[in-house]
Amino acid sequence: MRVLGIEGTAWAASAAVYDDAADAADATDSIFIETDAYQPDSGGIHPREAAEHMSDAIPKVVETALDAADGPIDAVAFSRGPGLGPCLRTVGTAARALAQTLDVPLVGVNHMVAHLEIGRQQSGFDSPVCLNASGANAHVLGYRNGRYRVLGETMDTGVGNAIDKFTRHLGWSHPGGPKVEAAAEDGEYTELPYVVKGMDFSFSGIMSAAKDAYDDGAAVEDVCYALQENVFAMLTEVAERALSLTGNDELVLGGGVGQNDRLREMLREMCDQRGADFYAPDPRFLRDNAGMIAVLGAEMVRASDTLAVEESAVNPNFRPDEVPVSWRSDSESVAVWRDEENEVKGAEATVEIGDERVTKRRLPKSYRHPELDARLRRDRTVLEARLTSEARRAGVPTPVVYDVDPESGLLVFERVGEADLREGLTAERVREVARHLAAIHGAGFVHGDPTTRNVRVGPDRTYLIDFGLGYNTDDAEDYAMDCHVFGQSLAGTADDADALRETFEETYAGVGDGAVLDRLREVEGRGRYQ
Ligand SMILES: C[C@@H](O)[C@H](NC(=O)OP(=O)(O)OC[C@H]1O[C@@H](n2cnc3c(N)ncnc32)[C@H](O)[C@@H]1O)C(=O)O
Ligand SMILES: Nc1ncnc2c1ncn2[C@@H]1O[C@H](COP(=O)(O)OP(=O)(O)OP(=O)(O)O)[C@@H](O)[C@H]1O
Ligand SMILES: [Fe+2]
Repeated sequence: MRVLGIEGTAWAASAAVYDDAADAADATDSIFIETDAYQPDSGGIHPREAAEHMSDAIPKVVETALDAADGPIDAVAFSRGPGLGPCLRTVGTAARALAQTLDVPLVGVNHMVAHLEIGRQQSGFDSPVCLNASGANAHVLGYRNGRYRVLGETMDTGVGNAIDKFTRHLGWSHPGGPKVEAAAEDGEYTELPYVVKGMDFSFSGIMSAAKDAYDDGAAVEDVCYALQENVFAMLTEVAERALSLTGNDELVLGGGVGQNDRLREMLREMCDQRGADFYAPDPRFLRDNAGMIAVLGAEMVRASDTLAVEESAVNPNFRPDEVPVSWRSDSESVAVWRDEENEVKGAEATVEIGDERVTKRRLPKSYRHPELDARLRRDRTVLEARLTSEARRAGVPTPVVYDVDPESGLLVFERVGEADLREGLTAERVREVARHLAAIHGAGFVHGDPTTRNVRVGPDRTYLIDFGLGYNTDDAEDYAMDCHVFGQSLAGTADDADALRETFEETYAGVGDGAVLDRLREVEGRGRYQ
């Protein structure tokens, strides 16, 4: 089968021809891609100008791709969203017209799913955790029960857009990512904020701190260096959290920011350190390109997942978890179960499980800058000891803390429960978690990472553990984030996640502050693609 792919969500007017009859191993290698990039004269991407670029450039790149094809086209696949509305509509119109002229099926591809599927297919991995680091997005996903589940994502802007906004502040031309990478080569570390909430994260704090540092006279190469160190360490940390939560040991990278060497180096290092496999596609498949659209398009055609022209409207806010994944089997899953062992490699720490005590060590992470690493390990160890005890005083079962040494990142706890919640999920236990979270919120702090792995279950008690990302706060937004993180972890590990989420919210509504659930709706409904 020969599929013509068309991409035009923002800056890349791109067309590709993918022939899956070629030898499977090099079918994607040999793919023909023709791209004409839109380059704004000043500032960032202007949607209208970008759409004008699409109407000029798409017919040309399509013609070049068709000339390169050595046979008839069997289907036309196009990026249906997410992306800039004016661009998507221009490209959608071109794709429909082509499918009709060629009299072949039309396929509507989700651009973010295409970013991750290209890596999955090239890597040959089974059901990896996927990190998408692109301009307008940043999220960690895994396939489960017919959908790609968002395990964690940015709470504000996409990662590339965040970097590009910083470089606009410096007066540098678009795109800023490669320029920051080049400038960082001569830089030294300077402290900037670092914000991870469970598997979610946000960039707004770090970006304004970076602008302030520059305005206050810090050397631009130092700010670029620290920006890369913190932002990419955040992405690497959440990818590791997703591996740990799901028990998976395969990671693939997608998206334009994935072209950054330092990001790839950190991810590879993290995977090496925990014994996981890592795959990143070549840069031409990381940045926006029609090759990935054609490859996923071919999968979708094989699954008869094509579109009637009258139902092929584009969707600027098309989320990856909205896509019914027709081309993968329901039995595949990102979540892998392993038996409990005496030594557990969590995302952050190595945990040695004794008969009565567990010893948790936050060992240095070689992917992180040593200064950042030391700061995170020390602060989190102190917070974990303090909040574990504070939670108990608020009536929530937690392990007794026997010993703590912040400098070496060591904690010794009482051993509690018989299994992690993800292995013993019941509605009653989810209710317990809701009551526990409401109790600590009532006491003025958050857990910070309440996943189904950070809850231990026994015959008659449900314990919260791992308070290292917790902090004191009276902001309903922070409480809502706790609830959001727990809901996302259910999506990644539970079959009946929706029902359990409802159970959670009903219970929380009964015992906690109603304003928190209102805020949760707001957090979840917020348009994140800016
Ligand atoms: C919806 C769609 O239009 C959007 N596409 C997109 O963002 O283009 P993409 O090619 O995936 O990524 C572009 C971003 O990637 C950044 N980038 C490119 N090279 C980089 C590098 N070496 N280091 C850091 N960032 C880099 C650019 O600064 C820019 O923000 C998306 O996938 O979110
Ligand atoms: N006090 C405890 N009693 C029994 N088991 C524990 C205890 N503390 C930790 N564990 C076990 O070790 C695992 C990892 O611990 P913990 O979550 O504290 O480490 P982590 O590195 O922060 O993990 P992650 O960041 O992936 O959640 C837990 O999921 C649990 O199975
Ligand atoms: Fe993209």
